[in-house]
Amino acid sequence: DGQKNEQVTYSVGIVQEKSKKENKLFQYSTINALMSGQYDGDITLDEVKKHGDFGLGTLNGADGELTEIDSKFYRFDSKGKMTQVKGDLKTPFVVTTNFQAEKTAKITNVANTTELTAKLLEQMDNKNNFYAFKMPVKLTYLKTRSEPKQERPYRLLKDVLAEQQVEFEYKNVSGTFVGFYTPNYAATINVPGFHFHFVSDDKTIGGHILNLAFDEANVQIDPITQFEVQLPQTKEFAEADLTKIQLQDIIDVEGDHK
Ligand SMILES: C[C@H](O)[C@](C)(O)C(=O)O
Ligand SMILES: [Zn+2]
Repeated sequence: DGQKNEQVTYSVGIVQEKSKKENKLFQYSTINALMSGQYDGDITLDEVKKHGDFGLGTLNGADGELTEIDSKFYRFDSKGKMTQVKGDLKTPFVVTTNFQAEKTAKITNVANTTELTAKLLEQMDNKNNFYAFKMPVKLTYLKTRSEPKQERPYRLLKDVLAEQQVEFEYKNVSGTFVGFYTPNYAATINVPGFHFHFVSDDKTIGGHILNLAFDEANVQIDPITQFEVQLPQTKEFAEADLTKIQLQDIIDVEGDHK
């Protein structure tokens, strides 16, 4: 009958509502506590990664510089060695978020961190939000620091770093830049302004960024509108006087002053 045999197919697409990330920064302890010498936390990295896949901090005893990328944790130690560390290690201070870029911006001709922070600020619509920045980048110059594991009785972080900070300089290193921004109103809770760490693609170079330079990169920008602080439930934290830390001390510890 010449009836055309039409093949009709229906495809049922289940529209997966893009899970709106919680948009939260989780941190354990506060920068004032860390600055005061609270170097032993009671949270493991396995617990931290339940709260985020992208972050930075240190390990118990202030044993090196910690960076988290894709829920993997890397320690860059005072000998300049980078290792991926296991989730049963504990941390006295860490920040993490489930990174989700809201936008990406091209940044060019950066000669130092001062120029970088100025360019990042241009991209930030609300400087009273927190922010996370993720930037695959080929650095033409990188200066980082780390510090050795501390022994009790613990000293103030500013004294530890003044005497024991180890600095490293590199040229032409490709890797992932991990950055956070904290508004100044939260300066006793987290590092006010910018805090940058780095992990090279070959996982051999990294640490706390003191200075850098690069020609061009695309920075992914994640504005964060909630933050959660988990307070250590250690005896030392309970007995600590966290009011003595000066803002200038934190600025001095976190920046490059050479
Ligand atoms: C102590 C360490 O350098 C840390 C947490 O990365 C920082 O305070 O910058
Ligand atoms: Zn740091």
